[in-house]
Amino acid sequence: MNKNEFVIGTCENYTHDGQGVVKIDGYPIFVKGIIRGEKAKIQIMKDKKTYAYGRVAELLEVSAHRIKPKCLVYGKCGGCQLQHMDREAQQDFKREKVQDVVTRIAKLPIRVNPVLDMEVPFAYRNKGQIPVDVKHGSVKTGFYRIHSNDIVDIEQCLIQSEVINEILQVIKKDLKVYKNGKDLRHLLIKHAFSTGEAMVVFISRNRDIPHLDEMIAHIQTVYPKLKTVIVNLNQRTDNVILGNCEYIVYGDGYIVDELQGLKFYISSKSFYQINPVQTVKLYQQVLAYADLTGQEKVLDLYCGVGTISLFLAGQAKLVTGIEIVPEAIADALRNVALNNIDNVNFVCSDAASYAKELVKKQQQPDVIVVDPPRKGCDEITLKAMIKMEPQKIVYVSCDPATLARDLKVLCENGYEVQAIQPVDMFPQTYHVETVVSLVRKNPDAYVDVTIDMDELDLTASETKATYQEIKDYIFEKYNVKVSSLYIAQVKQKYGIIERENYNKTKSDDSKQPKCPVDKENLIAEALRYFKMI
Ligand SMILES: C[S@@+](CC[C@H](N)C(=O)[O-])C[C@H]1O[C@@H](n2cnc3c(N)ncnc32)[C@H](O)[C@@H]1O
Repeated sequence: MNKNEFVIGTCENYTHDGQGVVKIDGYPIFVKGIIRGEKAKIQIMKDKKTYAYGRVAELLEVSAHRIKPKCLVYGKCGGCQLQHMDREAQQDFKREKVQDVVTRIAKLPIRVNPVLDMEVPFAYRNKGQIPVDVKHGSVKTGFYRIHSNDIVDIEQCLIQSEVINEILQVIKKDLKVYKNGKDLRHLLIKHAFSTGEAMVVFISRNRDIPHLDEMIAHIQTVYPKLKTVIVNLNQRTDNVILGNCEYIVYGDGYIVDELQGLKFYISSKSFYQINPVQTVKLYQQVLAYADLTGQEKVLDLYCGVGTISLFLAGQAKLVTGIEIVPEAIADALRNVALNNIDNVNFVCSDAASYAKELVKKQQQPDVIVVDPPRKGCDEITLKAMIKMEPQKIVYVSCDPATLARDLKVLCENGYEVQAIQPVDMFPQTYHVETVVSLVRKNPDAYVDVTIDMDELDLTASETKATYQEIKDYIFEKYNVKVSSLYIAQVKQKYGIIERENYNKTKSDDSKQPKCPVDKENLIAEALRYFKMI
């Protein structure tokens, strides 16, 4: 297949980032914006030998699930990927995405539940992290164009709260009037839906932002519930958005939100779920799967500002929340006091170190809830969880691939998955949140693996992923297939001893294909991810 060539094909399926897969004689072409069953004339944009990227030149058969995207910059801005699909097609895509990894990576013969949908799937984001570019009197605020650092200048984002859009427009206007935004990198705006309170963080290379007081006053006239304004100093040269140093220039540095009668302090750096309407459904599912009687000791690993811990507290004997970010733990501690709860502890610690310590002290929670970041639980945390033998584990995840990887480990070590519930926390995008209920099997029903304490102190060379796991990881993340031979070559390059048959050519003069540099980089990244190098 050649660049710019046109082919006609039908979309058979989707990649995990929502692109359609069209196969021509078994050769996959990844195409954005096409729906399963649709036939199209496709222009090849990039040919990669074993697969290609294409674009729809003309739709020849249109799906009944196709709708007109609401957003004017859909397709240019990288934020949403599924606005051309109706709700049913979006939910099918998300359920199948979770089902695929559950079957293929975790190898579990269980059917994933239908996705818990959102009734009004727009204006749901309570947090906007908006890049700013002020140059020669022009002010651009918006989102990065796909695969680039160019800002798509937009007036409003339809998945973002209207309050955030409104505040953003006021700031943008003032930046033009005062010509004062040259040092600004990002604006972070948080909006607590239930109380209406808003926080604005100016992320700047320079602490002094001229006319800041006038700008704050202007925002307040338009939005009186502006509660706090912070200047975050970020002089880093990488892509990390928030710097370490912050100056509260107005208010107390936090806002308060309420979920199901519980109040939560939120500061600029703390993690707080971005879709409060769906968060309530998510947490209710966690509660249902934890199935508490009031007698249980619960461990909530990766607890953020303690939201899940406080939800569980009413039905548990004792909840201990563990979180690595000190600001989030400070918020969590204030949240305990704010809600008059006396059966919750919070500890600022790495989840792995804390769990390992509990194993050493032979402490056994009855239920463990985990809600890790995208990379999932590390192996030390998983092994410590298994060693603690809780009766139930509730796993909350925003990345189905790492979730499936971790479920496989848990299910090979005494746990059984009872139910898998996806929740649509991110409508219009390819992301999906998932809650899984696991119970400890009867010890007679499985072969127990003995894990010594020494094993918890894993070194890099002891953690190993199989060839298939490496292939799956790269395919999940980049839609790229790599061969075992290429993986073997890269492992050898990094000094990981390799099996004979992959290392040696079959005869001296036979030629083996050499792993190309782009695939080598992906494999090396996967090896790093699995802590093999
Ligand atoms: C997906 S959030 C979940 C937070 C919370 N459960 C909620 O629903 O709001 C993951 C949290 O894990 C924290 N975290 C990341 N790495 C960690 C680690 N190694 N140990 C403990 N917490 C960690 C992050 O700071 C973040 O607050």
